[in-house]
Amino acid sequence: MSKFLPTIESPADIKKLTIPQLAELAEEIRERLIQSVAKTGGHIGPNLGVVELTIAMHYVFDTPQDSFVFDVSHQSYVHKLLTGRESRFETIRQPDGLNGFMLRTESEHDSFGAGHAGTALSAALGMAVARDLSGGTEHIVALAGDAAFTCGISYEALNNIAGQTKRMIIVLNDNEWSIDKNVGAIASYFHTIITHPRFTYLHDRASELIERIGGKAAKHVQRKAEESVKGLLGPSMLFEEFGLDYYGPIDGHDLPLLVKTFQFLKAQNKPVVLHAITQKGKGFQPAIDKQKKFHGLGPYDPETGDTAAAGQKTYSEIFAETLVKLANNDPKVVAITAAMPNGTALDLFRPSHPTRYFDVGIAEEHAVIFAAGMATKGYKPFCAIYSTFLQRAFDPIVHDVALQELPVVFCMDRGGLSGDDGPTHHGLFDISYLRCVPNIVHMVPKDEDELADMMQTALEHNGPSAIRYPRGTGPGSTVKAQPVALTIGKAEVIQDGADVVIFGLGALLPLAKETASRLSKLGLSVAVVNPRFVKPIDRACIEGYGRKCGLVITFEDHVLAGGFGSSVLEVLSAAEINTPVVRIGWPDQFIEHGKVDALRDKYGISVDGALHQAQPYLNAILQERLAHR
Ligand SMILES: Cc1ncc(C[n+]2csc(CCOP(=O)(O)OP(=O)(O)O)c2C)c(N)n1
Ligand SMILES: CC(=O)[C@@H](O)[C@H](O)COP(=O)(O)O
Ligand SMILES: [Mg+2]
Repeated sequence: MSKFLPTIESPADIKKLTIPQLAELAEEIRERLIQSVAKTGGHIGPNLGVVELTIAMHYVFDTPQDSFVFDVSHQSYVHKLLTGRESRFETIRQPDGLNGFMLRTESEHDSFGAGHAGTALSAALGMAVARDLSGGTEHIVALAGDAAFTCGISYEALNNIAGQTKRMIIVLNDNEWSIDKNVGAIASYFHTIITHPRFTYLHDRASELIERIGGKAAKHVQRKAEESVKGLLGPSMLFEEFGLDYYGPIDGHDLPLLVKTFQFLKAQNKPVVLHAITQKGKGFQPAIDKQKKFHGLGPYDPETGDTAAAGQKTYSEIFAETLVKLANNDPKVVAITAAMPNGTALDLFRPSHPTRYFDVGIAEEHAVIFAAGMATKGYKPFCAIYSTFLQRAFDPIVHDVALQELPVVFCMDRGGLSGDDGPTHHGLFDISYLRCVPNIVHMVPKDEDELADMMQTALEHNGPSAIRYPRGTGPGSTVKAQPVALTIGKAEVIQDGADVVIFGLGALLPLAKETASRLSKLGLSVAVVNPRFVKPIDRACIEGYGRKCGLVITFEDHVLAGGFGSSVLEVLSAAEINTPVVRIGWPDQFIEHGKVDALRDKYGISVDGALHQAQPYLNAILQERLAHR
């Protein structure tokens, strides 16, 4: 039974505890995280790694007066437990519950929302400079993981910090893991620091030195100790070159040391970086043993870490297996991921073609331009980046790939509502942001077999292409042994009809079929079309049915603004066809986190939703059509 956690209604309550009591609080938090996230699912590994860091930060600083900015903020569960949301913690990532990331609208202690990586340093610097301009005295503390430093934006911020503010604290939470093992030169650099004998010695000295500074140190000792702590500074440190004072590395689970260090850093009049070494999943052996799996997952057994057996193959797995086939037959096929080998399933591709697999880190913009470079040398890069994360690379898509008509294939996983991660992760904009770009073929498969065929189509197409497919599993179609390329720009007529035509894009084709079935029971003749191509769209098909039918209905797992339905409207308008169009898709707002089916029903992306919107037109069609039969 927790003794301290229930008493924490705000960070002020933390400050009433002694250091030993803080250590007890840490254990209580760990147990609560393991038990609660076992039920809700979530980012248990990252949060177990920042328990002491977050407690020490809240013990020394004062939010909301001081501002904490967490990079990605998937590791903000401890922060939420300590800032008045302990009683609601079991609702995290649940419908109408706490968001799994920081959210300004959720708490005054959440100074900056996130979900995408690499933003913390820039946001924190903005806050620091604004504070300085306003004559403020509050502290700005950015907590960023080691993989956040594989993201270019972090360096754009670092390039500006020392020249723009005197007071900002960066906590580098280094657990040597991204979702997968961290990658690149920066990961090696951090590893060198952590394992260097000089720093291991200094790391031990740090405890003693900080103890003297923050403990019973007399003034004269403090100055000597401060000089000694300066000894922690590595003159060749990357951060030093950016004009920041680097401290560490220190044990990110040593509460007394963390408290003393933050008290010391709080008094510095220079931007500082504290390099804290932590263990992702600390306190829960399954999470330590399987770092990738427990970075973020669904419900699990809190004792054993066991999770439900994997069932039907996901779209991601079909993608990866198909890419292996393509690569087996074509030595120019290469695979690129931006720190998401697990989520995109490219970790299934890697063993088969290790020299043609590239994890570039959290660097989507770079990934796209890197792919463009490879394409100029005759390679066929398949860039597997979630629809939402690909938003980062819009200009490289336009400027480096489409303009040069380079044969890069964008495999946009999580195309559609993402579910529990919420608005930062829903892939609801890629049709809009790609449809306006010339030269790109944009495809959406109805099932797993069509995904494979679309990949073959992309492989054979000598130009840029994009394929969007949803998170999770599809209808379970059998995938042919060898995929077959489709005719670009040609839709698939599932069933013909003359009164109403329904276009069901991708995963929403079943809704289109069910809607057609309900309308047929009214005596209407209903056509169902699988569009396959958002671009080039099948104009002839749309114009033909637009002229023949009395109503057009479109379904898409995408926002309506600029989506597939908009494209259908444009085609009909250009052909001066005035047939009414009912578009079913997401409204012009950010969609909260929740279960996909429930959210679709809530927002009318359903058969009933379509029939409700179509109702005004059906009577006219029925009267007119049936009268002439
Ligand atoms: C732009 C972007 N790309 C990819 C991701 C997916 N992602 C979420 S957390 C994460 C790894 C973060 O590693 P790190 O910063 O070291 O934090 P840790 O999980 O180790 O605490 C990644 C790649 C993301 N959120 N944003
Ligand atoms: C925090 C983050 O961005 C990733 O961990 C993301 O939550 C993964 O999403 P999936 O669970 O859809 O792979
Ligand atoms: Mg990390």
